[in-house]
Amino acid sequence: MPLTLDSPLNTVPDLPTRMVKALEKEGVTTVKDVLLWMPFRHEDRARTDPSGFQASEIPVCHQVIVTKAGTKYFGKRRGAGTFEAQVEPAGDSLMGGQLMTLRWWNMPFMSRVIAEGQRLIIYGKIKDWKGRLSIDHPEYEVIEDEEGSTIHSGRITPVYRLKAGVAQKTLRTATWYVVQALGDDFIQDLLPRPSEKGEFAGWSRARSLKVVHFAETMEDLEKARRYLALEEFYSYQLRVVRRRRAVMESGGHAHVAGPLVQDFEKALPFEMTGAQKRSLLEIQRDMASNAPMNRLLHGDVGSGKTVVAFASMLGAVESGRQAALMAPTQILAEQHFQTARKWLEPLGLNVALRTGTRAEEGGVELFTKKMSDKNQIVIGTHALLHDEDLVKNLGLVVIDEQHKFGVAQRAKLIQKGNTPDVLVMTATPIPRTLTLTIYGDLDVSTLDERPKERGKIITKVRPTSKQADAAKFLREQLEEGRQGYIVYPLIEESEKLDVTAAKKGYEEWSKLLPHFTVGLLHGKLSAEEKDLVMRDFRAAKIDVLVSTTVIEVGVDVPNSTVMFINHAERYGLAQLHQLRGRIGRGEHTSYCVLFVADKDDEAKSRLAILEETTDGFRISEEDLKRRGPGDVMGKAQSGAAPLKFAELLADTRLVRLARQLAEKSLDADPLLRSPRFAEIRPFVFQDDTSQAMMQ
Ligand SMILES: Nc1ncnc2c1ncn2[C@@H]1O[C@H](COP(=O)(O)OP(=O)(O)OP(=O)(O)O)[C@@H](O)[C@H]1O
Repeated sequence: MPLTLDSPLNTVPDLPTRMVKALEKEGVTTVKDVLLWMPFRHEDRARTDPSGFQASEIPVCHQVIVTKAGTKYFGKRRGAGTFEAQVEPAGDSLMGGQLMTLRWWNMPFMSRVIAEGQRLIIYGKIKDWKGRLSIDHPEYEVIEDEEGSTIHSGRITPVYRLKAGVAQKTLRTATWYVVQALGDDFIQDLLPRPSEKGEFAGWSRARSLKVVHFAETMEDLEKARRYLALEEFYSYQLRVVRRRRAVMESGGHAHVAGPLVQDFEKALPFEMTGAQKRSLLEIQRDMASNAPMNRLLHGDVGSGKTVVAFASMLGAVESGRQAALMAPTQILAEQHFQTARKWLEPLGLNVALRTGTRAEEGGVELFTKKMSDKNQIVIGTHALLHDEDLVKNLGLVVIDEQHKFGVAQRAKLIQKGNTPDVLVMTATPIPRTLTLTIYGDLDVSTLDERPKERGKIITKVRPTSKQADAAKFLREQLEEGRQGYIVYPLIEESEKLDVTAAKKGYEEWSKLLPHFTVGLLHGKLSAEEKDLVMRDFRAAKIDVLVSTTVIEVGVDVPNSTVMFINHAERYGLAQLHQLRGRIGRGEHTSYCVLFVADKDDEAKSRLAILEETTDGFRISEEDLKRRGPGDVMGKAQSGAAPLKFAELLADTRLVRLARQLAEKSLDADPLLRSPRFAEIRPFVFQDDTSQAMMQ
């Protein structure tokens, strides 16, 4: 019987029983378990030098025999000791008798792993010091039998991230025999068959899944990766194209902007930037059509998205419908509400706030439980979605999601039967490939121009021991009438500890700045308390705000010019960029100091990019390089398949190809009834308004 994905490992020809047992013990029991355990990198062990050991600029691979091994101690301070193994080439090397030293500094315990007489595969750069050859900390594997070693050397070799209990060699051996035994059609293709002339001619899912483990050439390896990446993008594109079609078919309303928008623009204390004007036009054009708008307003921190949002909302109001703005946090909802009152009430509009926690009575001035037609503009949090009365007459909803991705929320609104125009605002500077993947169902407007007359932001990474100097500097800024933020660290998984740190900081800073008012903001305060603190800060009754990261998103107080972030090493680059975006929003030069532990050189180098640039796109690219797409996607799309093969900075062309393929597939088979889609159908139709059609 041919091997299938579900075959147990003991049916894989030639795979030694002891390895089957070792894998079974760790829950790896079928062909599928092995095949889908992807290598995280490959080593080109074909680059071995048959003439023996020689100094090399790039890592090389050799099979060697250990002739001597032991721990050495250097100098007076004996330290942990260095483990050294002397090796000679294994097999029929032309250079018999040649010797080399492998060295593991401060790792005396290696004596338990490597011993005289053993056969090893080693991989690393060979150094030549006065004729003595050595490798420091080589990659190595101990080989028990000569025959098995052909799997592990002399070829491009996969390296797997291991779980406890599974050895690299065991897993690699299992994959090798699985790949040898599987036929060409053990798995169905998801992608349509590639054209004979195209890049992927001759490739299939089956072939790619085998080649990503064991490839003959680096080119093949890359081709297999790209094929599988295309497949991933294709799944996402089926989903976004399907969603887009569902929205388009659901029928919307035409909202035509009139004189209100002009009055609004005239009353603004500044002139809109070119990018703001262009984006507003794009939005207005969408809104004026009968098809529902589905647009993303994408702009770096402080690029002025809110103004564009308000101007767009007026279009819905002028057509006799309501417009809502949904913020990710209570603080932000309150802030938008204040701005809306300032800008929109003078135009005669009725503005209301709708959040989840404000008391029904007592806060009547700000809170309206039941929406009425009178409330033309409604600002709120997610609570908005539960308001049936509002949803009925909603012409436009703006979702200010910052770095939260509200796909499900959008779907929920649409499911309610009303198809409002939707504008999603985000400051997350994500690369084009990811935008197309996650937001592929949206049209995109980009605010790529910062408002003029903005002060620069100067950023410095400093050791915590320099805080006293920083305090002096802060005092000078406050004396000039500016304000500042001091952010207390994110303590993993414990909001309570965050609060304690911030409270302590608050007390310290109150003493350090006796002539100024210090405020405290954290997540444990009630909505009313938070609101009060923010209002006082906005009104400059508070000079310095000590805070946890609750201020991260969207807070806008242009007079603030200083931000200190404690334990900056605990944050991701993107999050620091968001935090820093709270300053540099007015005309004055602003200063951001990122404090890191005194000896934390790793953090210093990682954060250096923030000293160099305030361009969110560059920072996010750097972030992506360091963290990998899986991490970013995880945040972006909970419950979705992570992108394992895609390279987000490089694969834009693949996303476009995936888009075309998805459009074609959905033209031919709108409900994806063909068996090849069986596996991904639930993913494609998740949150889809047309789900009912599937039953
Ligand atoms: N064209 C402009 N000229 C001058 N100031 C502007 C302009 N547009 C907006 N602003 C002001 O700049 C500040 C930032 O704008 P806004 O809050 O809309 O930014 P944002 O894009 O939402 O940023 P973030 O994502 O950081 O919240 C606000 O104080 C706003 O009033």
